[in-house]
Amino acid sequence: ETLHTKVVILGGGVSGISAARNLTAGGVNDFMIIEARDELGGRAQNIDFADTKVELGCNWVQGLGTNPVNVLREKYGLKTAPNNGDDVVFYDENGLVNFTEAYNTFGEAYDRMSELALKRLQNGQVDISSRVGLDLAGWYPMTPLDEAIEYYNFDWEYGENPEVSSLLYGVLNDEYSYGEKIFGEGSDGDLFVLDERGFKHIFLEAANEVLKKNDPRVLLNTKVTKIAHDDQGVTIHTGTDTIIKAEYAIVTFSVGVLQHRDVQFSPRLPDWKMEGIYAFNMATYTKIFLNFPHQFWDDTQYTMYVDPDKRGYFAAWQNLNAPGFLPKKTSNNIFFVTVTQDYAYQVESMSDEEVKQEAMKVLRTMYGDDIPEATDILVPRWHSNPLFRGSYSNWPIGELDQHHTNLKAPVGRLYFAGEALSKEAYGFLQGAWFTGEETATHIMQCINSKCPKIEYYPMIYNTKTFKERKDFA
Ligand SMILES: Cc1cc2nc3c(=O)[nH]c(=O)nc-3n(C[C@H](O)[C@H](O)[C@H](O)COP(=O)(O)OP(=O)(O)OC[C@H]3O[C@@H](n4cnc5c(N)ncnc54)[C@H](O)[C@@H]3O)c2cc1C
Repeated sequence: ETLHTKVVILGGGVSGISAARNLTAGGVNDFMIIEARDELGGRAQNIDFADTKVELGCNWVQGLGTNPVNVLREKYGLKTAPNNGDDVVFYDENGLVNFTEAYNTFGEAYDRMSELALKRLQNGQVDISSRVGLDLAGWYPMTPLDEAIEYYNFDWEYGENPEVSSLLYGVLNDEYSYGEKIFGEGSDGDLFVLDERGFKHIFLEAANEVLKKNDPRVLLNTKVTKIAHDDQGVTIHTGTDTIIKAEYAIVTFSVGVLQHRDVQFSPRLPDWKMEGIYAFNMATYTKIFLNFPHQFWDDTQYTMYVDPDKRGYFAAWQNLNAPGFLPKKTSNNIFFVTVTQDYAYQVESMSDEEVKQEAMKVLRTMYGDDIPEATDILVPRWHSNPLFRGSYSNWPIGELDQHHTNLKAPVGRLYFAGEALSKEAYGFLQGAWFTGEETATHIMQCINSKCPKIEYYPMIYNTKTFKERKDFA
């Protein structure tokens, strides 16, 4: 079967939904959404766990005010609780740790680092890693506690450590969503989603505003395997007999999926585009959910484990029984921990039972041997999932502005969207939302008059060429 449409949206996550809404608003109703899963929402996914529902992916509205995600939250009455990052305790192998002084020292250094980054941007100075930025701001972790504090404030947000992360774009990313310039007064805050309908609810509702029930334009359970493209249009091959021919495509697959070559492009994407795709990072952020017969941990929202040797090892714990969250019960009390980068990959390669034993070992180190054994465990595996290949993107040191422009740029009739393509809000839901909107606008310009001028860099040069370097002349 061959289906014909004007615009085919590949992927039904937040950016795909946003693109569909924008096309509709612009009068382009001849579009289709192709999605491999059995529902829309992408990385906004929740699942049954221990008589409740937990969020496998996104969990916070990050940046409030006029952030479109916050606007949808208000519109559709999503249940949330205020997030308080300072509501935290630290434990090491000897129990509770006094962390206040080091925690405040880090906070002050972090503020200095942000100021320094903004100054560098104003001066037009090159990017440096966040590790260098922290060091210049007077922070160097000397103890396991320092490392745990740094992990809590940095890696747990960006999904990667300060060594690999860009200072300038990281600070811009933070300023954009929280800094009040863009989302207005009161934007500096996070809300933790605790809605049984899931975070996805607001995005599904947003989709329902432009889609009919069982809309034939939405093909679920349809995996794209190959995208053929030329100057006449695109042909989408799927895992089934269905082929879709369109004038334009919007590819919203994660940068991890593009890097992993899960989908074949024919002809292959040009080198400048590949350079843009590979220069970006897809981080993995794995939440390990554990259920217990009773709560033995603190009432604080967060608990950090300070491992004596391994930075970030089963470190960041979250309490779903925190005041204003879920009520304490006799059967379901959820404590969950996040691992990132190498520990996330390691956990993905272990069985659930092995992960549970590791987690229990850490918990016994923190709370002693008398704590009960977890009755249930849930381990999402974002990195090995061929539909995601990670959790969200992070701007690495070495990625230039031009690389990112290339990552975003269309190739002929193939347009791209998705969180990673947002220079300002990469990693966040709002990044996905904005890029879907923007890409749809560009395609409508093509349909209605003339395509916008494409900005991309066939070659990206050093500020100083080899010719100028005497040693290589
Ligand atoms: C664990 C985790 C925690 C996060 N926490 C937060 C948070 O608290 N706050 C926040 O703002 N953001 C958070 N994020 C990031 C946020 O979820 C993403 O930025 C956003 O959902 C990305 O939307 P997208 O449309 O760009 O991509 P996606 O949601 O990945 O959409 C792409 C779609 O393409 C589909 N697809 C992939 N391959 C194929 C194929 N071959 N054929 C057909 N379909 C395919 C996928 O199934 C998916 O539905 C988190 C993400 C994760 C995973």
